[in-house]
Amino acid sequence: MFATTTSPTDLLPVPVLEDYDVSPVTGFVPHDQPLSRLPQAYFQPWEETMDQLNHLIDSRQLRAKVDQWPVLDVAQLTTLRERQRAYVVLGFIAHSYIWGSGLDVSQHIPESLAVPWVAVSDILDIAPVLTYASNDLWNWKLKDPKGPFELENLETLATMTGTKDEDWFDIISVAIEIAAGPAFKALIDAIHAVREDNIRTVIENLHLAHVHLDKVSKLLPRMFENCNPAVFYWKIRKYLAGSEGTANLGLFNGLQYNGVNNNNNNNNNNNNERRYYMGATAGQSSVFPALDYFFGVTHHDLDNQSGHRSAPNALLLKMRAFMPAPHRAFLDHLAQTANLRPYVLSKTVNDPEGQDVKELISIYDACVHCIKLFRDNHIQIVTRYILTQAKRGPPEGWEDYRVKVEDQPFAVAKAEEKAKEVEEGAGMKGTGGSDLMPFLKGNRDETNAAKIVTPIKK
Ligand code: HEM
Repeated sequence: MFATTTSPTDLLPVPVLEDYDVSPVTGFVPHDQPLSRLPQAYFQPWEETMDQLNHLIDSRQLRAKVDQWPVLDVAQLTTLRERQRAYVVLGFIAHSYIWGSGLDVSQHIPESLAVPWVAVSDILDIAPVLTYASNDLWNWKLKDPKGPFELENLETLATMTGTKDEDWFDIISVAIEIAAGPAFKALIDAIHAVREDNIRTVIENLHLAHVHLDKVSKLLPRMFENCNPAVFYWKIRKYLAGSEGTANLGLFNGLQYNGVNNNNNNNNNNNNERRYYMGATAGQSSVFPALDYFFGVTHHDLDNQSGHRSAPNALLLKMRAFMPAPHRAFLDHLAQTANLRPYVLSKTVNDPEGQDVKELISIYDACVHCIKLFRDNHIQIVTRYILTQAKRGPPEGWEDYRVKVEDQPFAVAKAEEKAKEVEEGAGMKGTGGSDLMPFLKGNRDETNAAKIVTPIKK
């Protein structure tokens, strides 16, 4: 023990990655790879629709096709990977149905889609909306199944636009997830070593983690190689939108899930429940909250009046509800057992001149710096892929890719309000409804502030 008394973080067992469907090799993405289709012929209507998804969207036939589906029973799904595949398929088809290609926005999804989607989501304990899990974690394959888990050997199972840009947009996230995987193994080993007060083993594991975190920080700028910012903003992004705060996109009052009534109130005869969920965003990745816990980085909301940051960051917490349930549980366990930062701080106080302690601080700060670099790069990405695009407007001939809301007076007022905000460079909202730049810069600065040696000022 590094302290004379047992600390609360020592009372619980250290998390075991595999208990939470986390792989020591590929992290939060399944090491055995997601299923590329459901094996049961029974689910043929879903898989057939997936096979032709891009064509059905472009030819505006998707809605008619889905409206004719039978209502299939998800009890026929028997394994976790089958349920995850069903969740991916229904999420892709639902968001294509709602936002698809130049048509008016659908305010509902039909029973054939809503009932199994809600049912399989309930079993998986995740929201029935397109999430980072459906779009990224469970939507990839290895091009060469015997090849390495690396960016060049990864591709998506499905996209909505059929563009290489969307494939790359998703696959960069998968590559980042995989790059972080081995870091988690090393960091869990570091938690054990802290409990044994074995400083050399802590240092070795931090060096190991650093190799992988360095890869994580360098992958994000590769987004520019194959994902054109205008294609992302005008063609891809609308499909990621959820049903909360989306009135300005034409989804005025949540989304109606036909045939769904999970409300136990017997007086409620409404079988077409309206629901409100945030859309898919990589902010729902468990990688960064896990790293924040390992290194003791904390995030707070900015109080606009006092300028202070005090309450825990509400949006980051809200993202948790959209992560796979085992990953949420992993984060909760980690929150109670992470011990690295108090250990490094105690060594800094007790033996500031020790060679091992100096090395410990240096490698701890180098790891934190990788997370900070990731957040720096992410701010640049958001600037190029969202803020700049919103200011420029659609390229010539792309006006049709706007979601059609022009004929709705309320939407016009909203759009004008939004245009004013963009012009003023403020108030831009993320997919999750965040005030973008203050949120992202705050997270970056709080990461930098976690360094032990005087944080480099940005
Ligand atoms: C074109 C690429 C990307 C864009 C435009 C983008 C945009 C955004 C936006 C708008 C947010 C604010 C939350 C929201 O309201 O959605 C956000 C948050 C976040 N994004 Fe991205 N993102 C991109 C790629 C990625 C990738 C590849 C990752 C990593 C896998 C990532 C990780 C995060 C994280 C961790 C947050 C939460 C904020 C934080 O922890 O600092 N993003 N992103």
